[in-house]
Amino acid sequence: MPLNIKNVLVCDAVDKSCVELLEEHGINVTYKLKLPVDELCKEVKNFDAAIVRSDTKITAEVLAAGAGSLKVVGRAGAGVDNIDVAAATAHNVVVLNTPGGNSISACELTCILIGALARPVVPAGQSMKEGRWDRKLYSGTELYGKTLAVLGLGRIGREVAIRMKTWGMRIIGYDPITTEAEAKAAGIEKLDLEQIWPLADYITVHTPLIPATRNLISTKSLAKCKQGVKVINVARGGIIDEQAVLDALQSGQCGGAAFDVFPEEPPKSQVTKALINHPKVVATPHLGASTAEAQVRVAVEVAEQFIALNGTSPKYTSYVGVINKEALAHYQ
Ligand SMILES: O=C(O)[C@H](O)COP(=O)(O)O
Repeated sequence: MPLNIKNVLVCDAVDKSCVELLEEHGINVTYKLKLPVDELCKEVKNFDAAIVRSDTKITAEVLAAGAGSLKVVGRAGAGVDNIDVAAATAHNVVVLNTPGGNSISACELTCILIGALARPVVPAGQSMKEGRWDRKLYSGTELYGKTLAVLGLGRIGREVAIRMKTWGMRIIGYDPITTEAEAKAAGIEKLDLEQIWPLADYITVHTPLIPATRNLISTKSLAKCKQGVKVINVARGGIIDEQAVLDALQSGQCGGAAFDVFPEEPPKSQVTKALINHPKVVATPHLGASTAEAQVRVAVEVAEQFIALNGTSPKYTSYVGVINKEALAHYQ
């Protein structure tokens, strides 16, 4: 049975290609960005579907408010941790994402941040703007011959490995699911975490935030690393314990850190603020997927899946990003 999506509420800044494609297929689109939760609860009743990135939280409260009308929540991106998938399933709301649509962009930002930790381009560039010429202050280290540990060998982790290997880095990695052969194909030596800690010069995380990955990099694991190890998080806030990194930066156990994601966004806690302001930290405001190419890709992929769920075009038949098949079964 087709879902018959007629009216879509776009809650976060999604590329216009999504709207164009939906409208070409007879679906009305309304943009209401950054609604406070009470207004979102009022609005959601008037729509068959909503589209979000990571800013808008589709909580149990929002889903209860939309019960009876809301049928789909599309995530123009990968992580669905801002959507209460269990509550959505309970209300027969299909949750879908765009797997892989922004992987290359997230991967490239990771590689750029690794580079920015090796060569202090951020503070050096700032010093030039302030009129200084401090060549001695901003010396760096080569990446060539260093060891990069990739924790989480999904799409993004593997793409990072492939690129950084071409820079002459040794790539080691950990993932409980990826096989040794799959890792090898991306040039990665698959090891256990306990083997990884003392070998890594750089550690980058590419896992979802789940109980098993919360504080994966902690005071305990940092203590097992080489002195001066550098850490990068373009995945989710909370995978790297911020207080542990702050302490390790102060003791010299950690030689630098790059964060694109934070436990709370925008950050409010004193720990996160201290970390962002640390001279050895490069921080960016959740920009992993913020490229022209990725935003068109995820926008189009969401729209295509909505059209496929409506069953109105032979061109679009795949809804590969559906997370809760149980909710979809309700309509089939
Ligand atoms: O999960 C994702 O896809 C990324 O974190 C990007 O999030 P964004 O769409 O809010 O930029």
